Amino acid sequence: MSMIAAFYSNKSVLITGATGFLGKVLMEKLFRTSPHLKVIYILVRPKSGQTLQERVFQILNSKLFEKVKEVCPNVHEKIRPISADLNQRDFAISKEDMQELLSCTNIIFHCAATVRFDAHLREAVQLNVIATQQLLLMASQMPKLEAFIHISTAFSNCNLSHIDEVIYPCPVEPRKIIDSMEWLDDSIIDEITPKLIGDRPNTYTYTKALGEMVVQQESGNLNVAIVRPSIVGATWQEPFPGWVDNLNGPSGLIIAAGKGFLRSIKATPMAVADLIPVDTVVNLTIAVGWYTAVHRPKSTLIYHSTSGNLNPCNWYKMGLQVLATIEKIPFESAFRRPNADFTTNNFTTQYWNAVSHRAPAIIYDFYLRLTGRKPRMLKLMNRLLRTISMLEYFINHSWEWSTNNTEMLLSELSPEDQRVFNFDVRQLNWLEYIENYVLGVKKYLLKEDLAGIPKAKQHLKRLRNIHYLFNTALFLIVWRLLIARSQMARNIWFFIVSFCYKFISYFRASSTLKV
Ligand SMILES: CCCCCCCCCCCCCCCCCCCCCCCC(=O)SCCNC(=O)CCNC(=O)[C@H](O)C(C)(C)COP(=O)(O)OP(=O)(O)OC[C@H]1O[C@@H](n2cnc3c(N)ncnc32)[C@H](O)[C@@H]1OP(=O)(O)O
Ligand SMILES: NC(=O)C1=CN([C@@H]2O[C@H](COP(=O)(O)OP(=O)(O)OC[C@H]3O[C@@H](n4cnc5c(N)ncnc54)[C@H](OP(=O)(O)O)[C@@H]3O)[C@@H](O)[C@H]2O)C=CC1
Repeated sequence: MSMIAAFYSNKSVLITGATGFLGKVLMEKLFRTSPHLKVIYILVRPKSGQTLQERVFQILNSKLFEKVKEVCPNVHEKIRPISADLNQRDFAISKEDMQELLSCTNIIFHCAATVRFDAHLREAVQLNVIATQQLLLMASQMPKLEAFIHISTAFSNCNLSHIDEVIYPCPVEPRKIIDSMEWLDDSIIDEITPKLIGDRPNTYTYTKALGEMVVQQESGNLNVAIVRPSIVGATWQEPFPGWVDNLNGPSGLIIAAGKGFLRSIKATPMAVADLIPVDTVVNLTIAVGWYTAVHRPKSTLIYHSTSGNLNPCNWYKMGLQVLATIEKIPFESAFRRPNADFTTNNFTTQYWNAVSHRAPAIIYDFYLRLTGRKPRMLKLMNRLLRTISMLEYFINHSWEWSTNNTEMLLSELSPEDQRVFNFDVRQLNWLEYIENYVLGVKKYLLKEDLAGIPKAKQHLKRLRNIHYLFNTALFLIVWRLLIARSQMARNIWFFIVSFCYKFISYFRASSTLKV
């Protein structure tokens, strides 16, 4: 019997960010392994014209939750959506709901965050710092609370190259930043943002670091732990391999490469691709919840959920496997034949951006215009290049994360718990994982049916023929222009033609002699 699963039976759990990528997998696993869990409160905001109930209904009816319904048929009764906006004071939670949360919650998993790299500092501070502070305040009024688990990121200290499982202070105290957000206007915030984030690449990593400081400074007597995942990818094993539902991290780029938009990307091929499957992060998080509540460590423990130091994979190996899988299982209606490569310096990156990204987009837009349609490819390509520029930092640096606490926790688990809540990344077979990831992107993100593979292959053959035709035509045009204008080109041309003629004559003569 799993001790961890038994621990969560009859517990009331509060999850923020439950509608997000990580939150959904966390909820799924909790229900599947602890069907006798009392209730999961989720703080949800109405979004895209959907009510809370509609949002929950959509999640429960997704493929991700199919297995849960078998072991926990009344799962819909155990999810209690609470209307909340983490950007509002007291999260805009009604008095009755707040009362229930304060009196019943046993465990909190705080996953909500803005993960956008281009978020305005005010917005990122609001959600990643102030909301964390408010949640801690709420937690301090919960008499039954046993553990508060905060999800941060392994990149919160990406300005360092070796990162231990400790909290590194930022130069300006979070309280000062929070106060300044109240009276500074947006233009001044824009001006000071680069100075505040310093050598971090964006407001996201900076505010996640501030969030950790808030957890350290304002957790009082609470039992708190922090989980720091690296780049969270599709599921490895559970509830089934390859599940993914958003474009963050590598998923968007896998699509861009598979559809033939992405032809080159600036990357350091041998740098560690520190990907971590979402189900591995979730298993660790659930185990951390149990350990923190049961063992009550004296200080706040930080757990790195990373792969690099135990089972490293580099970007080269990952890129090759992505391309190999796409060749086997192509995506539908590709723009060009998938064939991406890594560049290693700014000059070649700019060159390939012009030649392989923008030029084909301009040509395609020209074709769209000629056929009376609205041009759109250049706009799309520029957007992709902007996205790539924001991700580039993470594929051109390497980090070393120590994982002592995570390994300690693994050793504390019973063999049964190690099996049910497996977060031992050493067992991960990268090639198999990446293949399933690409397949998952095709099935769950692009919603493409595998029955369409022969048609997709046919389309790629057509693209290859167009490619050859286009290149031959281009070569002939350029050559014709050169011959018309340059004596040297004419001389080379006559030399090649006479050489070919002589070669053919010699070949003919020798074959006649043999006969
Ligand atoms: C030798 C062999 C070589 C072979 C090469 C083969 C290459 C194959 C690919 C290999 C993979 C390489 C992967 C590298 C991945 C590196 C990822 C690093 C991530 C570091 C994570 C840090 C960990 C964290 O803690 S954070 C969580 C992760 N957060 C994110 O990833 C957020 C990133 N996204 C953003 O910040 C924004 O979306 C932004 C700024 C990129 C774009 O904002 P904008 O307002 O312009 O647009 P959106 O409205 O958000 O979206 C517009 C448009 O773009 C699509 N899109 C969004 N995100 C991505 C994405 N990551 N990749 C691609 N496309 C994306 C989005 O869907 C929209 O499309 P529409 O069609 O317009 O709807
Ligand atoms: N994905 C990754 O690669 C990594 C993620 N992490 C961390 O993991 C955690 C989860 O990330 P992930 O699941 O990928 O992110 P998502 O963007 O998928 O999910 C974010 C969640 O936060 C919720 N949220 C955002 N703003 C508000 C608000 N104002 N009020 C209520 N809820 C809000 C979203 O709700 P809604 O659905 O309404 O938008 C959503 O449920 C984050 O803390 C992130 O920093 C760490 C490392 C890597």
